[in-house]
Amino acid sequence: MSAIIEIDHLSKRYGSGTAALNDVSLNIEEGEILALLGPNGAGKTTMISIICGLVRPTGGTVRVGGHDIRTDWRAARKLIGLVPQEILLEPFETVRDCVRFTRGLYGEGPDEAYVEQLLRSLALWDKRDAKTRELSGGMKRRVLIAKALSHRPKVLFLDEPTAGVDVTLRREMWQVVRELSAQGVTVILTTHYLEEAEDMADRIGVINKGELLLVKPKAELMGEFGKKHLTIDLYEPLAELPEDLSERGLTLSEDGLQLGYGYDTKSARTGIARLLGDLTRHGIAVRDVATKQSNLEEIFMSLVEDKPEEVRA
Ligand SMILES: Nc1ncnc2c1ncn2[C@@H]1O[C@H](COP(=O)(O)OP(=O)(O)OP(=O)(O)O)[C@@H](O)[C@H]1O
Repeated sequence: MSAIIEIDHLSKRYGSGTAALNDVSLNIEEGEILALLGPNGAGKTTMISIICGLVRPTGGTVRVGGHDIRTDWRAARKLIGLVPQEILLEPFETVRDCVRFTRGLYGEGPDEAYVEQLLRSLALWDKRDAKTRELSGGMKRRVLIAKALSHRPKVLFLDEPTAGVDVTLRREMWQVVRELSAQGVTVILTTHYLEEAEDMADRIGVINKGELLLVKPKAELMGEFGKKHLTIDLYEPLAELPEDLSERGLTLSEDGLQLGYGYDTKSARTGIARLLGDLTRHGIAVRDVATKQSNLEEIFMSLVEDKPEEVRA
């Protein structure tokens, strides 16, 4: 894979004095789905807006497909499609005209075959002659995607694509994004729904207070920061834990029927085998065991709440 977007020491200080981005460097690989996570005001939209040429950076450079977004902005912008968070459509325009018009704005000539293919792939072909005001919320979001793809960009930005939409529609959107990715489009999305990033992203970037805390492949992030918790159900209640077991960090529930043990997924030795052996040695009969891995939401909270210098990549 090669980088389609190269962000180098990017900073943005707004006129108000707010430092929205602080020395962010990041390469986005061709064909990947990158999810940008961060609390409100973290700097996600600022970063996307700079790449899309809507906001001027105060420091650093961005190249899209090798084109500098400031000195070679026309070529850079041609490679980019942006689906904004807000649904802004001309209510009396038809779906097909909407897409044709946006294509024209990018200086592309008519291509009815491509517009048809696009509308079909987004399940909008049946609605091609409907006015946008007649569409459901989900269809309107898909029209926004069709508009953003009308000039065949290689990179698609989705700014909170499923904010405030119901679960069914959210899953439908995820499917659309996966299909785009399968077609080779690089997708960068911001989201507040961690399950969205967990489900879809190849890599996850965490931004907080204008700083990029880390960018990692999802599996690596889950493995590295994830903690596992082992729960052991017992046949008979235990009055108290044997001393050597409590020293190893084992806890006992109030009813004496459950043991708990937290361990780090990245440590070479989890100690579980020895723990189970020790239970047998103490004559403690195990009825069932279950493990739970911390999810992305827990990992994200620990990153954003922790001191950033400990986790910076
Ligand atoms: N045009 C602007 N002028 C001044 N400050 C701004 C402007 N746009 C954004 N900011 C500030 O920059 C910081 C980053 O905002 P940004 O919109 O990039 O965050 P975000 O991560 O996208 O947040 P959210 O998740 O709420 O959309 C915030 O403190 C915000 O108030």
